Amino acid sequence: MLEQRIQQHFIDSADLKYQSAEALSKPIAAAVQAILVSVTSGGKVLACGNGGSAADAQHFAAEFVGRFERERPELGAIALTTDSSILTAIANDYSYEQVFARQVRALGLAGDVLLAISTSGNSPSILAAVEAAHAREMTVVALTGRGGGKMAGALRETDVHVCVPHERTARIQEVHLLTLHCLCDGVDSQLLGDQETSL
Ligand SMILES: O=C(CO)[C@@H](O)[C@H](O)[C@H](O)[C@H](O)COP(=O)(O)O
Ligand SMILES: [Zn+2]
Repeated sequence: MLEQRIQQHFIDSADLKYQSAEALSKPIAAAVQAILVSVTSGGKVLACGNGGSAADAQHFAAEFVGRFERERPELGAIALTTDSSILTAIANDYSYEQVFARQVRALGLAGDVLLAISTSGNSPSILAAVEAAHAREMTVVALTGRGGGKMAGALRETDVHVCVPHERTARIQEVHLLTLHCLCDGVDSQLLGDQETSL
């Protein structure tokens, strides 16, 4: 019955979030530190992902450049998923695989962070972006699931891997969104202190 099916989604999502609280708090804290080091020394975050993860990249950039729950100075983030002219030109003239990598090489500076979001860890466009970020001496914060896929082998020791312990794309994405809010809150709390949220 449909209502039961819907309730099961809520239960499964909540279960995974409970499990992930313990499994992911350490890498998420490391990701906050990596992003803080970057933005407090004039760096920025370049974010990318496909499909639902493209929406996640944009969601993060909006809350970083705009604000999350508290008033604070603007912080630098660019979602590499938003300019349809750039995306179609690169996909048409080179290949879809290059859509983010070429933007990383164009915009990325040493000390910037690439926020690479892929539930499988296997999307060629995201793996190419990671390689481009390394070529620019950027730190990578990777959000994945399903054991991390090829991403696990593509990261450097100084990168951060937040790998959601689940196989299903939708469930992984639900934890990725929570992770992005933890990153925003973590950066705000380190910059402004631990006071209560105002919004
Ligand atoms: O949002 C969803 C499924 O929930 C889809 O749009 C999904 O993001 C797309 O199939 C992506 O292409 C999957 O790529 P990835 O997460 O494996 O890198
Ligand atoms: Zn989705």
